[in-house]
Amino acid sequence: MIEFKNIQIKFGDFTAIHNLNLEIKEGEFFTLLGPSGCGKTTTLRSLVGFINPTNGDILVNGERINDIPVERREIGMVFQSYALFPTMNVYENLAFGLQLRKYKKDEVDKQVREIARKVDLNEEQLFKKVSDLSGGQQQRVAIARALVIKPKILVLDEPLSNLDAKLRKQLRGELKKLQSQFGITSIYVTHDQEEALTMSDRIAVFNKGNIEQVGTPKEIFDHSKTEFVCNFIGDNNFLQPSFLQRIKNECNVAIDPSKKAYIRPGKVTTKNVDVKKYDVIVEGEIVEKEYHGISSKVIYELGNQRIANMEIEDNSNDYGLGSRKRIAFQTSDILAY
Ligand SMILES: Nc1ncnc2c1ncn2[C@@H]1O[C@H](COP(=O)(O)OP(=O)(O)OP(=O)(O)O)[C@@H](O)[C@H]1O
Repeated sequence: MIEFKNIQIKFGDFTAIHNLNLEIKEGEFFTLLGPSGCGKTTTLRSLVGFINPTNGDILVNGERINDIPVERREIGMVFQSYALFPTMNVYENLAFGLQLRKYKKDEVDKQVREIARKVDLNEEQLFKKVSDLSGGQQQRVAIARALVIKPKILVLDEPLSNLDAKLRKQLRGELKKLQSQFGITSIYVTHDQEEALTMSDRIAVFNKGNIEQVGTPKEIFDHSKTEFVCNFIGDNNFLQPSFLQRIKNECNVAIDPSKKAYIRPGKVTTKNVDVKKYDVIVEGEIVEKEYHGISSKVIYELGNQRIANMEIEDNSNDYGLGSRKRIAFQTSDILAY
């Protein structure tokens, strides 16, 4: 549905986007993920029409939109700062886009009430001034305002990053539900890998103006294509060359100790350690435990190698520092570069 073809974006001598090629499918929740300054917002702004690419084409349903002005691109937008009209009440904020499009008064009323219901804004909140609402409520209004005009595409630039952790998690779920209810093609910008993994159908991981990998959350996490992606997405154990050499000899596995290798804590286990299931089994000593509530992060020392894993706190997990346990993983879960 959306295609970026050979997109280059320069600001003076600085190239923010080098040569972007990306296809986003109809109805997808697609996330642009990467560290600060890697070009996510710039890419999004070029789709919306705030920035003109120096080179390349942006297509929506096969039609080149580079020269179409912002207001005719039919894109709903939600930003980190809610960008609502502070002196208007919620109702007026939601009605604004519809009035601009010359909807009749009773149609405006119907649409405003319908969208308010969908985003859980009640009658009382509808007639409050937006400045009297909490951050989470204001962001709900901003999302409703973007959706009420029934755009073809919804873009969201770090919409949850001003909210506290609990609200962010709650709104994440609500936003994802709304997106699938509406079936609207959505492009979401974030630097938060957990947000990207939990919400997206697919993710593009950006680094310094280039895309390093495009894939589903599972593909990106389990099969990170580059060392950058591997380190940016989630926790990791870096495996020392000497440790790789040791398991190559002791466990008789085919690995290349000269490569940079990592294993994710979630792929390391101490439960049901069985040679039929795991090709690497080594003994380690618990040197650190970090309690996370449902699970604990446990760090094992094996010579000069430390390996962390996550263990569910299910009462069987009562061994302390200094205990020795067998830990196991599969070489096929090692990410090597
Ligand atoms: N109008 C501009 N003029 C000059 N440089 C710009 C402009 N807009 C962005 N840049 C530069 O382009 C690069 C990419 O910026 P962009 O805002 O796209 O990053 P980002 O990945 O969205 O980061 P963040 O998460 O911090 O918003 C940065 O180095 C930024 O300084």
